[in-house]
Amino acid sequence: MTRLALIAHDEKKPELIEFAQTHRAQLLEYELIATGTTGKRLMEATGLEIDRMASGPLGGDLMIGAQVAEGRLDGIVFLRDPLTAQPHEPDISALLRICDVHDTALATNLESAAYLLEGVADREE
Ligand SMILES: O=C(CO)COP(=O)(O)O
Repeated sequence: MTRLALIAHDEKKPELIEFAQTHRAQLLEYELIATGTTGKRLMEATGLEIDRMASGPLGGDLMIGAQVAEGRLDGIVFLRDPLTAQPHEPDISALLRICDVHDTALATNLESAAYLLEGVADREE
């Protein structure tokens, strides 16, 4: 089963919610995980079932990174806020790095997120 992680910083949560609403039918087919607040907001807005990790600043990025290291994730959509400093920047860097270590698909903006979902769908055919 395809497993995806969805993460967004606060300024980007509305964009991720809209993205998830647009692609809801496809996302329904997948196992989804998310950082804490992102997952809560997404579930409320879309009704998708999402396994929530800790909030990002409390270690959620690292929990998702651990799943990347275990080979348990097929892709991550991570809408970062490029204009606001985050107190847990080292955790964010660690997540991005571990995706590259394990060649795990990582989309950090909406355009690439759309490609990621297309790619996941193509692989399933
Ligand atoms: O900070 C985050 C990712 O770095 C996201 O965490 P939340 O989804 O808990 O807001």
